[in-house]
Amino acid sequence: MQNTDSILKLNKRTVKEKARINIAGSKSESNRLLILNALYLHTIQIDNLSDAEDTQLLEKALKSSEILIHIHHAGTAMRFLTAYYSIQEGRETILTGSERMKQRPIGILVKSLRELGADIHYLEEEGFPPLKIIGKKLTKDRIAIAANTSSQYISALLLIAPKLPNGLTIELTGTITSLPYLMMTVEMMRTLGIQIDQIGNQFIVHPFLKMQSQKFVVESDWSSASYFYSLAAIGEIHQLALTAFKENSLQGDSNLIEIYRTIFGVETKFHENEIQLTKIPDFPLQDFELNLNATPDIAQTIVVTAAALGLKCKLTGLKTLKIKETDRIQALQNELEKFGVQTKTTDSTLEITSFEKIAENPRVKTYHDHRMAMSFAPLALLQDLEIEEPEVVEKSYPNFWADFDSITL
Ligand SMILES: O=C(O)C1=C[C@@H](OP(=O)(O)O)[C@@H](O)[C@H](O)C1
Ligand SMILES: C=C(OP(=O)(O)O)C(=O)O
Repeated sequence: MQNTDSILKLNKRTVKEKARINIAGSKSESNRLLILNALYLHTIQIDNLSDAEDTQLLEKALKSSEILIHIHHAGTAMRFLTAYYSIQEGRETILTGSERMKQRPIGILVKSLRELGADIHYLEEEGFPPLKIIGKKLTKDRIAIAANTSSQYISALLLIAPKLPNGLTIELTGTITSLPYLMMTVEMMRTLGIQIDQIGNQFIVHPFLKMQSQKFVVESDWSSASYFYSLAAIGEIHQLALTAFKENSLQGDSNLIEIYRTIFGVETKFHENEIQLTKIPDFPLQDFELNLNATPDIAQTIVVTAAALGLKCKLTGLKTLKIKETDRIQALQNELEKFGVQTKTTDSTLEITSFEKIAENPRVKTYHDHRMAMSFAPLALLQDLEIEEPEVVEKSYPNFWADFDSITL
């Protein structure tokens, strides 16, 4: 593997029959714990914290007493901190991010926080970062919020809710997107002792002033694991062990187990806290249709696996992909075309329609999106390729290329 001028050349390779990788802690679980620790005076001892750059940026922001906080590309951190700074009484914060962050909408969250009494101003474009936030005591205890754009807005409100004097009832309106992330927030808060009742589409968070000191072990990151499921599906892996995972995961992306078994013939077996992936020999592959509304972060992995195996597929429920690190629907279409894979897209769907001649040594653009780099890497099992700006992986998985190297030959 060679890295020159931020272009990584991946020569065609095979995957080892047997390998083991320790995947770092979940970015999503870690980010929730960091916010809760800041709200509850560091009573949670966090085990297996994510090493993602996004988590480090959030940790640094929470330690800083500066007015200007730059959160770069970290979307979850941007949304969680908007709610967090809104209740830091008397503190003024300017919260900004990368050029892309300034295009990622935050209006729904800001509107809800303002309805609760928060003092938030847009410094450039209405509805988008950067924000000026003047922390206040928020005394209202009821809010209705549109749940169809990003679950991060709702998680942000849930996380601060037990610190509001009267708690908070959050009513979700419209179709709920990325539901498992929302439930992850609720379940983690309950585990830590916070009472949250659910009645239909309402979450009632009770006030909770002081937390007992306790330990929380973060499960490893299932979205990061997805790239190895893809390698296992494309290559002939006989035993790939990944740690440390649980059968009852809080992460919706653990649905990979079901998706990769039923569609791509990759079997997952648990051995204590380790999963072992095996490719089922002669598995009958078929074209497929799949709704990924609950698990947007594994969409790129799944499309690329399907493309590598020559499967036509229709992925639906992808509306949120357009407002992530890049417009992921467009990015996938552009880059798949270089591999001869033709797609048809709408605002919320992507369909692989045909396979044509593959360009030689295609160069994959990554659009500042870690998941573009990691999802296309397994195509090196089929042909030589190049990845532009491979360092983007640091956003969620800094050790990705070393791990990828360690299981391929
Ligand atoms: O709450 C979280 O940790 C996340 C929620 C999801 O975002 P949306 O709810 O915006 O889809 C997901 O894509 C993101 O990577 C992490
Ligand atoms: C969408 C993602 O992250 P965020 O929204 O936190 O930037 C991601 O990690 O794929």
